[in-house]
Amino acid sequence: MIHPLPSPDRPLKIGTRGSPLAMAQAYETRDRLAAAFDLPHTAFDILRISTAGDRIQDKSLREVGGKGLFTREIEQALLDGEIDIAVHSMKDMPVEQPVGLTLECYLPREDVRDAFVSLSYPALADVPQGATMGTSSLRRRAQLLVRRPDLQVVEFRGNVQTRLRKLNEGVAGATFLAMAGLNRLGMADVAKAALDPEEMLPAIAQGAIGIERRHDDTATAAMLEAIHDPVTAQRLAAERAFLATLDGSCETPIAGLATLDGTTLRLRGEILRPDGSESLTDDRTAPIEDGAELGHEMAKALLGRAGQGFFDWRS
Ligand SMILES: NCc1[nH]cc(CCC(=O)O)c1CC(=O)O
Repeated sequence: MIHPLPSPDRPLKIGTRGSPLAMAQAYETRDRLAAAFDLPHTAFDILRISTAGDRIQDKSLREVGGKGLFTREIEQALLDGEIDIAVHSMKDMPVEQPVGLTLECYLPREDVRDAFVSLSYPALADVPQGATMGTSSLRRRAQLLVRRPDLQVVEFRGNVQTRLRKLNEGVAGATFLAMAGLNRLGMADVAKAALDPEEMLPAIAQGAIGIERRHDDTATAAMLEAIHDPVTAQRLAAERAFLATLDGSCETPIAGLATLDGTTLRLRGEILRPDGSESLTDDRTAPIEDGAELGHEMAKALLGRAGQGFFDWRS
């Protein structure tokens, strides 16, 4: 028995960013906890926390730089006891958490694919030579240019609603968004097509929601166990180990996806030059319990193949 369960008098405080997608993720977390413990929604409070990444809208994310742009203020609120759990898109999470916090609860993963979103074209194959695509993602930009060096890519920031408005204004002919985000917002119909991972390998942890807590908060830890999805955790262990080993050594566009077939994990990984002039990929399997080792080994192999020169663009 978990003591004390949250109640309308002592609600569990859930912290999240204020974007519509972040709120949808917080509601999903609340609903799963409420169902697991047969609690009313009033036993939970959702607090919106503004992050540096939300406030700075006039610069590209690369210019602002720094890890944890979308998480630092939320993690501080957790450490300060202003909230009890923080709900995050795992795609935006640094590979390490601050001392005192634990991130080991994952909800079942959503669709991992990227969506092709356009008002003009039914699919990427229909986009004419030289057309302009909008994305703020270094990964999507590089992956696009590998396949379609003829395309122009312009910076496209903001939430889903902002990006759709920009398409409407003709700033770009198409953009790319995570299917997971569109599904969670009930906006899957704006996707003209979902791109197969072979066509555009997703970002590390795309489609996964993670729930962070204070390390010493054992009552909350016990509650979170009830909504944790071990398969998502096993897949993310491989993907995040891949990212962790690469990230220490380079600032290059990275993609990766682990899938589970029985007890075998399959990891696909990719690193690219930002201009799309080169892409290196790998594809390996390992027993489910060796996910972290698989990610680590793949990263080392790709770094070895990339060799001198691959990361020269940085300076
Ligand atoms: N970088 C922003 C971000 N972080 C998570 C998602 C989508 C939801 C997810 O992948 O879980 C998005 C937007 C997007 O890429 O379209």
